[in-house]
Amino acid sequence: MKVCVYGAGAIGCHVAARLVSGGADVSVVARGSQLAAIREQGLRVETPDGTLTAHPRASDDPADLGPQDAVLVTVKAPALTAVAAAIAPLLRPDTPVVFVMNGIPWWYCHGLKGDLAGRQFAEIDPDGIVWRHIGPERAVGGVVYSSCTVTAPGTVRVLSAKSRIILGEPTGEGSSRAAALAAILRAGGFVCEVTDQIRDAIWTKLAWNIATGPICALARAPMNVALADPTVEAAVRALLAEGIAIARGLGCMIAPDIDAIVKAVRSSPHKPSILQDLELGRPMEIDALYTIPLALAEMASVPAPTLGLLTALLRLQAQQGRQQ
Ligand SMILES: NC(=O)C1=CN([C@@H]2O[C@H](COP(=O)(O)OP(=O)(O)OC[C@H]3O[C@@H](n4cnc5c(N)ncnc54)[C@H](OP(=O)(O)O)[C@@H]3O)[C@@H](O)[C@H]2O)C=CC1
Ligand SMILES: CC(C)(CO)C(=O)C(=O)O
Repeated sequence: MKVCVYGAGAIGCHVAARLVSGGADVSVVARGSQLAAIREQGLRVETPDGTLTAHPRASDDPADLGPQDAVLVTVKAPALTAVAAAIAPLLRPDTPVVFVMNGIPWWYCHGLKGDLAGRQFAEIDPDGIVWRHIGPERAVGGVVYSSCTVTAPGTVRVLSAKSRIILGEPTGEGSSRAAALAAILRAGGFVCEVTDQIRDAIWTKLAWNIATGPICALARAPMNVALADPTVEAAVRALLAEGIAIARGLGCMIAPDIDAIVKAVRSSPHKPSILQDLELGRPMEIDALYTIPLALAEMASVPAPTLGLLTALLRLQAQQGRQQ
C-alpha cells in the first residue's frame, strides 16, 4: 500500500516510522530541517520499547511523490489550508485522506443531521478551502494517543508506553479503506481500532486536551509538574467534566474514567503539543481545540466557564507573544 504522511513533525514521524514497520510503501511531505535530516539520515523514533529507524522518501513537493493509496495528514490545524492547496498531486479520485489531528476537525458536520447539518467552521477552514480542495467524502477521522516531541531534526521522542490510533468514517459506515490502514498501523506497533462512532472518540480525546492544554500552556509546565498542585488538579477535573458535558450535550454519550485520566496525566512529563507550539513561537491550535468546542457548548446550552476563562487567557497570551 502506497501511503504518504503529510507533515513530518512529532506525530507524523512516529506514524511514518510505524507505517514503514507495518510494511507500507511510505513517503513523507516534510520541509526545512526535518526534510534535510530525513533525507540525510532517515527517521529516528525513540520509544519506551526501543528505537525505530526508517527511510521513507521525502520531499517538500507532493508532485515528487505522486498519487497514493492513502494520505495521512499530521500537521497542526493552522497549517491545514496550505496542505489543502498543495495536496492534489497525491490524490487519485478514490484516495482517502486521514486527518490524524487533535480537536474538532473541519469535516465534523459532514453526514450529521439536525442543528449541525451542513455547518462549516471558518476558524479552521477559512473560505471552505479544505472542504473544496479535499472534500469531506475523502476524509477519514483519526484520533491519536501518543505523547511525542521532535527532539532534534529527524528525531522524535515518544513517551507513551503504548500508542493508540482510532480511525473512523465521518458517516459512521464501516469502510475497507479504514480497515486496510488500521491493519498496517497495527502491524507497525500501534494499538489501532476502527470505530463507527468517530465523534465519540474525538470528544474523548478532546476532553484530555481541554483539561491539560490551556493549563500547561499558561503555566508553561509539563503535565506532571502542573498537576502536582492540588488546585490545578481540581481545575483539570473541572475541565474534564466540562469537556464531557459538551460532548454529551452534542449527543456523544462518552463516559471516560476521570480518575484514570488524572492519574495518567499526573505521572507524565510530556509537554502538550500546544505548549510546544507556544515555546517555539508557532501558531497554536486554539480554535480547533478550544474556540470551536466553546461555540458548540453555547449552541448546546452547556456551561463551560473554566474552559471559557482559560481560552480567553490563552488567546491573550498568544496576542502578547505576537506583539513582543
Ligand atoms: N505531539 C503530540 O504529542 C501530539 C499531537 N497531536 C496532534 O497531532 C497533530 C500534529 O501535531 P505534532 O506532530 O505535535 O505537530 P508538529 O508541529 O510537531 O508537526 C507538524 C509538522 O507539519 C509540518 N508542516 C506544517 N505545514 C506544512 C506544510 N504546508 N508543508 C509541509 N509540512 C508542513 C511542520 O513543519 P514546520 O515545523 O516547518 O512548521 C511540522 O514538521 C496536531 O493536531 C496535534 O494536536 C495529538 C496527540 C499527541
Ligand atoms: C496531551 C496529549 C499528549 C494527550 O495525548 C496531546 O494530545 C498533545 O500533546 O497534544
